[in-house]
Amino acid sequence: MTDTIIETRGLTKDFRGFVAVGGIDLKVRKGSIHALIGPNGAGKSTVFNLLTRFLPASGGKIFFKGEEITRRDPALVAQSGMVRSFQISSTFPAFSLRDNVRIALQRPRQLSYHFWRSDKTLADLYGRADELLDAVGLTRWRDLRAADLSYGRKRALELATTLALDPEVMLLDEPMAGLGHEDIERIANLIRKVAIGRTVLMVEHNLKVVADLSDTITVLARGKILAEGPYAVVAANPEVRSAYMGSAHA
Ligand SMILES: Nc1ncnc2c1ncn2[C@@H]1O[C@H](COP(=O)(O)OP(=O)(O)OP(=O)(O)O)[C@@H](O)[C@H]1O
Repeated sequence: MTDTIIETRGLTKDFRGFVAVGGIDLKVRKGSIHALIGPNGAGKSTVFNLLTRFLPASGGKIFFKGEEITRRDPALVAQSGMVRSFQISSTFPAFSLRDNVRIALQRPRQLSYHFWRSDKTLADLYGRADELLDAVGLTRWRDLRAADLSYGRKRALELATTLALDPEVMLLDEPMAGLGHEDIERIANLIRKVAIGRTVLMVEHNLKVVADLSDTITVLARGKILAEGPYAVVAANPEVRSAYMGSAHA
């Protein structure tokens, strides 16, 4: 029990009678890379939205680090260490990479306005921003405007701005969407690296990436858990195979 960082019990979401998520019991182990997969419309994004409290649950409970967060304010969920990246772009195109990361670093401290006003603190923030840019391999481009980055490097920047919040759990929403072959490999390596000492829960359609990165995979279909376990186990499951048949992502 103690190594479970996220748990849902009977988590349910219906949209005017349409059950998008139908009573899911999910357990995410602390320190693991856990993937949520399934055909289109399976309910993956809805689960993410419920966990981060972007959407209110219709039923069931959500626990984070042993505390119930089913009705917690989304900003507080993020502050308590569960942060979502990707899909919602968190970068400012006209600002340099350094400034993008510096702004992200200031986010958790917005209440303590005076903290970052002094020059020294600003210098500290840039120092930390440089470390994070280095961690994601973007040092060479740190003075470039975010708008001028390639698509793959924008993803790396988004990882840096997410890491700026020092999350215990990173929720990655389709990190490989729209990326070419080389970028996929680069971002997969980055995810492996930044996952050290953290928990990663990701929704991802690229099954090769899922197979390479994940410790545990939960397969959703029509709002229910169809199978769960390491890749070899879920990939051999006949129900999983038939759920993917005819899917664009099979
Ligand atoms: N705001 C909403 N109002 C009504 N129906 C919704 C809403 N959001 C999602 N749904 C429906 O809930 C179901 C699950 O959607 P969801 O986006 O969670 O699936 P998904 O597994 O993330 O799919 P994809 O792989 O295509 O992103 C779909 O049938 C979708 O049409």
